[in-house]
Amino acid sequence: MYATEFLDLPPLRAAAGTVRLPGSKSISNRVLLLAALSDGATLIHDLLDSDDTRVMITALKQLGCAVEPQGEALRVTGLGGRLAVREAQLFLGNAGTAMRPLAASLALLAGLHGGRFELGGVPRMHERPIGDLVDALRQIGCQIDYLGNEGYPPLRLAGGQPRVGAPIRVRGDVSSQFLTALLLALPLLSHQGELVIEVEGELISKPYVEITLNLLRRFGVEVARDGWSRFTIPAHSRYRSPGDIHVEGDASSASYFIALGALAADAAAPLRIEGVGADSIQGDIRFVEAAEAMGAQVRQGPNWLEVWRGAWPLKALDLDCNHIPDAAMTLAVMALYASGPTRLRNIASWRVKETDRITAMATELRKLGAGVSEGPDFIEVTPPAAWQPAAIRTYDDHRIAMCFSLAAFNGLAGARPPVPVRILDPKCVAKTFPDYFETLFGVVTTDPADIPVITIDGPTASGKGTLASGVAQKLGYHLLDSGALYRATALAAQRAGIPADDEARLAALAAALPLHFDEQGVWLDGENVTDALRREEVGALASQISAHPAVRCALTGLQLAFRRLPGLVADGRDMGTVIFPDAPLKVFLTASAATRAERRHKQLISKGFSANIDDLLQDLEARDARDRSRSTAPLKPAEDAMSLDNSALSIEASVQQVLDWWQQRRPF
Ligand SMILES: O=C(O)C1=C[C@@H](OP(=O)(O)O)[C@@H](O)[C@H](O)C1
Ligand SMILES: C=C(OP(=O)(O)O)C(=O)O
Repeated sequence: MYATEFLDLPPLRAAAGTVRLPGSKSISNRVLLLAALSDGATLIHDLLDSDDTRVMITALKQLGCAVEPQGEALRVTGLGGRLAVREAQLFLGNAGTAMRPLAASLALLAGLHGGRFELGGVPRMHERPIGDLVDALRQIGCQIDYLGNEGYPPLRLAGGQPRVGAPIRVRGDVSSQFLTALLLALPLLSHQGELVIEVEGELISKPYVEITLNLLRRFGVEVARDGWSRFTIPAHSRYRSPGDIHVEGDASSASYFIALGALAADAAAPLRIEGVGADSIQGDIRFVEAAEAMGAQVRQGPNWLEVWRGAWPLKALDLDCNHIPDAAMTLAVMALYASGPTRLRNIASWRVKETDRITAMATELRKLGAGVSEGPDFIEVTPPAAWQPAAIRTYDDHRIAMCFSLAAFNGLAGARPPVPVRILDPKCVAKTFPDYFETLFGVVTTDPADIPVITIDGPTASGKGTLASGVAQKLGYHLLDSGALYRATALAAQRAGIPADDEARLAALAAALPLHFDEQGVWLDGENVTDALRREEVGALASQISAHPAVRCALTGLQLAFRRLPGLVADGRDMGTVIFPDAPLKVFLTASAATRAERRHKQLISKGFSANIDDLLQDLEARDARDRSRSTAPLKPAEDAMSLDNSALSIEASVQQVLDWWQQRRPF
């Protein structure tokens, strides 16, 4: 997950490959709750692991439900419609699929068995309506108090005497989750008799109610329905665990990749999406039809899709999106690539979701240069005449972050030059798709020249590594410690007994180095050599062998391959001069020899090595001289490098200086 302040997407050009979708949020949270209400254990496979499911799982555990991993699956031992814990304060983040169904279930359980529960979430959750559900539950005798504003969480559910009686009326025109919550919870009361729910007002987001009915059936509850206005739960309905249950991939999450295929995949190599397809029980699968109407070509199997570009530019669309409220946001961004204005209608519910999505989409689309008009329940998007680079605010709304990533393909729509897109607070995708950006980067390509590189060159012990990794972390960029490549070559040479002057053999060794980098460090032939590479004699040998042109040449391809999305910070000695001469920001880092000797001394002592500061200083000076004077890639600042002397700077201050320079070069 990118936990950075922002994530800059360089202009993107093409998409190909396979995406495996995370589990459906709507199915995951329903299945978790149904499993908890059932008798016995349910083994849930392919459950979504994200903020929304975590708050649900944590809540169920607080309620005394055993939820534990079993192999790849999650095993939930149900409470069988009873209460194991009678008091709890539950934090439900911003998960509507946790708040609404838990409120209904716990209101009933608190009334039937005696209990007191408080349900709250993030500040935005306390602005998302729940009054219609509370009104419905009060009709049957549940006791519910608002702890903040009337009509909104947080709620207290305590006592009451739920009774089956007249049909329960619930409004359906603000959120379908109120009806879903009642359907999921009311079987708890069905020992008293049949329950009837009547929906008032036009029910929105109907396909989500179909998911609810489908899963209730899987858990043994058959709800009879009369159109979309009357639902009957038979007397003596009981939740019966199906034993094992599989969660299909999330169809709303699929929308970003369906759109991606429509924008940037070729018929010869379509974008393949695995986890949902023609057999999906999620209404958002019908996003496929909307994408097709805009020009996407789609082939589908039971649980996969293959998508590629058909019409280009995309065809403008005028669509009632009530049945696909979440995926429709993706259409608003596809609209940037259309031949004319696209109008998405009947989406009033956007205003009461993670943020006011109509206002937020309009505001952010305009930043890119689009013409946007909006009303209480529609948005109309006219593609930009001139694309603008933009920093997209995401309002803690996962879908805004995800759908706006698709704006980075503006080069395909003729933006000259193509503009980068900045996504602010990218970690908000954790609500439903924590690895969204990693997944995206796995299937998109661009011109390597468009992938930003920051080079940090400088003499030994100047703090390049620390600075580079600090900058990379702030930007979410990859890191190339090119010195490690030379050190690894040196270590491998030492082990293979290749002399330091055998240029040809050293070059052959370097070219085939079985090297691998990950969070744990550097791996050589399956062995973690991170510490071994820091040894003084390895460093000294690296300095010698790195003077051989053939060795440097052998490692060039390896270094260039580090230039991957979303960007790279490369530290070394010739990063700005030789390897990445087109880097948009080059830093030449220095510190006085005395400062560097002191740092190296401290470093060695702290690792338990003995060291003499005068010897270190002499070694450093000798190494500087050798690095500066060698004929291949001598250590010198690139002409366009910014020079930074960090002798008197803290690490944070150096990192900030580089970020400030970077920011000056960004168009945002
Ligand atoms: O029941 C569900 O799982 C959902 C219903 C929809 O909400 P509304 O009914 O409020 O439109 C949808 O937007 C939400 O992401 C999930
Ligand atoms: C509206 C959404 O979420 P929630 O389940 O919290 O309503 C959403 O995921 O787009």
